[in-house]
Amino acid sequence: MPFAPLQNDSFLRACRRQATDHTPVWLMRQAGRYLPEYLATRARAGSFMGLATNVDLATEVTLQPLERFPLDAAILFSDILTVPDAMGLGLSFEAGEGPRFAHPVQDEAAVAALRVPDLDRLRYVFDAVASIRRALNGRVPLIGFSGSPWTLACYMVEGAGSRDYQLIKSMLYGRPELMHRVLAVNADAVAAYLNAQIDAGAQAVMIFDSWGGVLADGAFQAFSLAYTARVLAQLKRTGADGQDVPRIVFTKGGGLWLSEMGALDCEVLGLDWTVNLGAARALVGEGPQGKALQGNIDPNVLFAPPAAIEAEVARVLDSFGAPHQERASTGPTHIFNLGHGISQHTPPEHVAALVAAVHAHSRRLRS
Ligand SMILES: Cc1c2[nH]c(c1CCC(=O)O)Cc1[nH]c(c(CCC(=O)O)c1C)Cc1[nH]c(c(CCC(=O)O)c1C)Cc1[nH]c(c(C)c1CCC(=O)O)C2
Repeated sequence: MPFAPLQNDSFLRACRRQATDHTPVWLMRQAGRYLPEYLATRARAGSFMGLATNVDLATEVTLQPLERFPLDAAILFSDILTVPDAMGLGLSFEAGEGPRFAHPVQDEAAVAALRVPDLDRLRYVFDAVASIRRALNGRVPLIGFSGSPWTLACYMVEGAGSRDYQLIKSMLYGRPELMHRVLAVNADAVAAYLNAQIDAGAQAVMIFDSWGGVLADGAFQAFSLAYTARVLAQLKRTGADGQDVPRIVFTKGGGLWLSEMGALDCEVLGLDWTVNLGAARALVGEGPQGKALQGNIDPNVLFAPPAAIEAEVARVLDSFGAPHQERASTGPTHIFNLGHGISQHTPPEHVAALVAAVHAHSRRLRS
């Protein structure tokens, strides 16, 4: 079924390093607990996974932030841990404790048993993508996403979030062949998962390497970057409506490896707040093979009053410098975002101030 034509293509244009009238903005975790309407819908669903697996409710919460703020992109409402759940690891979210797996991958037998899941078990995600595309009706593009092979492995081996990554690093250093097998299965699963989202209507895809930055130099390249590259090599280049599908890679804490990430076969690199956007642009943003850059304001800025938020937004936009403005060619572009996910304690009015400031100041930068 054909989808409605896109009314606001600023996000996709910036991904393709094409000029836009303003710097497009969206926020990691823009649908979530800081919005009272999200909490109300989650209460109706009963639980987070109840919400994520209900196509109508997942569609509803994806659109909630767009009803409040003039964001330039939507992101599928789901979670990165749906993939290991479909592998049979038994995902649950304990109230106030974060995710937990009933069957973590902690020995040789569990590693040997690991398989790319039957995509039918993730059908609810692809149905949500198609449903959200229909509900958006061309307002803004829809981003699909997955965790990186490494970040998924962190949860699969630790069995939950971790502070020191002791279990997975023990496997990495002590039984590297087991670690490589987990990452290879994850990479092929992530590629199949993202390709199915693209087929269902995702217009861009993002790989969240949230824990790449906990790795040592050398280990990052071998155990995170190499498997992100293995995913990228398998991704479809064309979406359900015949358009190219930009690929975004975000490594939290990856700033020191930026030039190596510049060699990835993707269009956009996401950056956390430790990176200077102008320096990143000089390193990986210029030239015909340059990447578009996405980021990178500290999410905690949103706890300051609106005047301070506006000043920090201007500082981040100015640090990137004047974006490419020639309609006929490509060049350095910036997509505004947070440097990591939004906090559940964020006042929604402060998000409104941030989005308005990005649009206003980025228009001034172009005049
Ligand atoms: C590491 C990671 C996870 N999930 C995700 C990542 C990568 C991004 C990042 O680094 O933040 C990705 C994610 N999770 C969620 C989205 C939805 C789309 C969006 O609006 O951005 C996305 C893109 C919903 C969610 N995923 C989760 C919630 C909160 C659950 C609830 O409603 O109680 C939401 C809205 C649960 C979740 N899911 C995860 C954790 C650690 C938790 C619990 C802790 C927390 O809430 O921050 C794993």
